[in-house]
Amino acid sequence: MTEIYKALSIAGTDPTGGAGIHADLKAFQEQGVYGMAVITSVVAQNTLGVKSFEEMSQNNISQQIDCVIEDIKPDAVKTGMLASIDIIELVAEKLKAANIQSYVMDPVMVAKSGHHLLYQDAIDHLKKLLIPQATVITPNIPEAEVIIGKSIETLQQMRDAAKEIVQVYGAKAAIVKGGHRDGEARDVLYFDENFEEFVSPRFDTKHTHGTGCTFSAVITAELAKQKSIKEAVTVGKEFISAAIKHTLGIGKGQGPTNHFAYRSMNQQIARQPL
Ligand SMILES: Nc1ncnc2c1ncn2[C@@H]1O[C@H](COP(=O)(O)OP(=O)(O)OP(=O)(O)O)[C@@H](O)[C@H]1O
Ligand SMILES: Cc1ncc(CO)c(N)n1
Repeated sequence: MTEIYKALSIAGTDPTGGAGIHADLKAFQEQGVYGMAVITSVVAQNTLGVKSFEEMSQNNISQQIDCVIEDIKPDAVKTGMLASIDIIELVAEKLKAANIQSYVMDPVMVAKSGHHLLYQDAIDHLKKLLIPQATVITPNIPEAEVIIGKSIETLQQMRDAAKEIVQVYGAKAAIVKGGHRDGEARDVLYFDENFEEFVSPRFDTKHTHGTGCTFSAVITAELAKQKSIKEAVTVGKEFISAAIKHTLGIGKGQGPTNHFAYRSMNQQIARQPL
């Protein structure tokens, strides 16, 4: 029998399905991994922005995580929106106790629309309790700036930030994403004392809602499948590039990416005569 690989996302919701836990589950499914989800916050949002959010209770989140871990142990876990100090403390404790093989931390702070998804007072807890447990952390440039407390403008500063997040803050690997810069979309990975860069052309589209969630979810799925960090990030980059390039063009604002694109692309290649 083929092995069933399992991934868990601990994150907030997006009822329009482009970001958060909905995007994560779709990405897990696309990558052939059994997807599970623990909801930290219910967010009223769409492609136009975030209206409001409500956190689930500590007790409920704790029991959701226990329900998963006691029953179906994930091969990899990702965290997205965690919102508050209490939730971060709870998740950090549960992750440590569960002794998860691979943990991908997407340090979600602010939605593309500008709405804060993490209370400002929780940043130190994110740094102290979760970054040291991360197999891979996937900050965008504004998030990396908050973590290291320095501004990042150049490629060299992206490299320095990735290295600092590993060496000073204790993640095993860090990938600083270049989505928020101009020009080519270049992401910088620091791992095992080496840099790797992942590049795609910048696609001229406003439909980038949930790119970071999807990218980190694909990395999580690939790590669950026992791929190396470099292989997982390579697939994550190919997946998100295809998903942005072949936009669905739906939604009145910044629309979602196309989660089908990567699989369709590979199936087309597979159908080519040898
Ligand atoms: N217009 C674009 N064209 C090509 N690649 C892009 C574009 N925008 C972002 N990317 C890529 O998408 C991935 C996600 O990066 P991004 O910086 O957008 O994440 P994010 O800001 O955390 O996303 P979100 O908060 O909306 O989930 C990275 O690999 C980045 O290089
Ligand atoms: C729930 C959630 N997580 C992450 C993002 C990323 O911006 C979002 N928009 N919503």
